[in-house]
Amino acid sequence: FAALFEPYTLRSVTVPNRVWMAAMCQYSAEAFGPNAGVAGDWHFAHYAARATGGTGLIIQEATAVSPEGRISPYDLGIWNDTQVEALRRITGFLKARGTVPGIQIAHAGRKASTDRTWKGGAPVGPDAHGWQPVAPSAVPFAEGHPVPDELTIDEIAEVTGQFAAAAERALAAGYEVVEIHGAHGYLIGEFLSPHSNRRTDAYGGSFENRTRFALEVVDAVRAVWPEELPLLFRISATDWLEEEGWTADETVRLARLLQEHGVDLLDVSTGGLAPGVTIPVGPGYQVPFAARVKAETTLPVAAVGLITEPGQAEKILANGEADAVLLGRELLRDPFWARRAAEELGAPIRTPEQYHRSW
Ligand SMILES: CCCCN1C=C(C(N)=O)CCC1
Repeated sequence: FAALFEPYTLRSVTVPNRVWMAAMCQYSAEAFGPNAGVAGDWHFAHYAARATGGTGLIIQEATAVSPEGRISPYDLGIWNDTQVEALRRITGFLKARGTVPGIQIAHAGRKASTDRTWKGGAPVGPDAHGWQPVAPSAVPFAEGHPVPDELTIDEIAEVTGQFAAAAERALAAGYEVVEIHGAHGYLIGEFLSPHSNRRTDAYGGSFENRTRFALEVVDAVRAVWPEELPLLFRISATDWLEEEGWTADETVRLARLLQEHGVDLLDVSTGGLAPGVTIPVGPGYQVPFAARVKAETTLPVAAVGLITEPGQAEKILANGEADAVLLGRELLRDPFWARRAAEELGAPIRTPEQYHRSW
């Protein structure tokens, strides 16, 4: 027996195991023109490999709800029907392999319009297909980053609508799980944190006001996402800024509200809001935050962050610290991690029939 290879049911969806792929930006789409943000062969091969490798749920990389919501010009998007058409090829293959297809829908906020990480990740201007970022407040992410435009109340409502439209397109594209990106210092996280949110209207100041946008996005997505399909939320449990930023205490409070608003599981990461903070990075360094939410609320959680070994992953579940584990870079290094872990733990993985369903 291995907890890692027990199926997990969320609403009407049964994920075959607890080895899940975390959303990870690949910055590999075209940056401009009619194919901007459209998935290609590269994306198909990337996700197909991890499905064939036995991963139970794949959460596709941050897929932008609008062009200006991209992190880089090379991000995937789900703001038009051309993008939907191309994504159907990925979801069809994943389902045929018995892997649940998920998608992270995202808006980058003040961290938008930056270059690919392997090119340094610096802000890019119009000459490099960049654009003017937006945010809750006119506070730049860091030195050398542009001062973002402060969103008006009407513009906030417009972005909320873009998240709902993205969820409708995700359904049309064949996804069975949607994850709202509320982590890593992007737009939703920028509203949560008092470090980036200096607003004095109904969206800033108190905990209720700073969490208003996140909950409005959840409500708007839930209103269009089928009742029988799961909705996930990714959060940075802490900004690592002590009391000056978003804290683990606030994460526990928000987790309860997210569950009331129809979120089925919380994907618990950390950081990304401010540069130059000290993060105690190490094997499973974020697991304690997932464990705390699981211990203090009834919302299921997934743990992520330097989880690389089958025994390490099994222990997180056996200790009741999380309901599933998310692998990121480890799945870049080894697309077949799940099958290898099943061998190592002596657990059965999917049957041949489960790999060869009709498309
Ligand atoms: C604070 C962790 C940041 C890890 N990254 C997250 C990204 C994301 N889109 O959430 C993209 C760049 C790296």
